[in-house]
Amino acid sequence: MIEDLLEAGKAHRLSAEERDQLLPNLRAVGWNELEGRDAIFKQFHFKDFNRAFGFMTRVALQAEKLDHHPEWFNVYNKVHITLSTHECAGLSERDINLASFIEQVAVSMT
Ligand SMILES: C[C@H](O)[C@H](O)[C@H]1CNC2=NC(N)=NC(=O)C2=N1
Repeated sequence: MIEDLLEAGKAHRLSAEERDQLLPNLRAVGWNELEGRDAIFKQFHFKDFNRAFGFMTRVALQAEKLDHHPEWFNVYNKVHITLSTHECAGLSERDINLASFIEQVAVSMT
């Protein structure tokens, strides 16, 4: 149906079942759900600013490719990241995918 086609490109907020399935792996590596906002958060620590900024650069390029962008904060070797989908005002599969990519990059930078 046309409605399904129009829906296909849109982000939807994850259902309780989808969360049960998708979040445990991310929780296990330090991602947590925020209180008071439907988003996930993690703090990263690197050896120095160079590593932190290299990490951010790689994430930024992928974010552009995915057209899905992190909210983040950096001081020297620390990077705090919040992921949420503005389009659906909450967590969507896009956040899960970006978090998984971020984990791969972080592992390669530490
Ligand atoms: C116009 C553009 O596609 C949208 O604004 C994209 C850009 N990046 C985005 N990033 C995030 N985190 N959520 C969005 O809904 C979003 N939407």
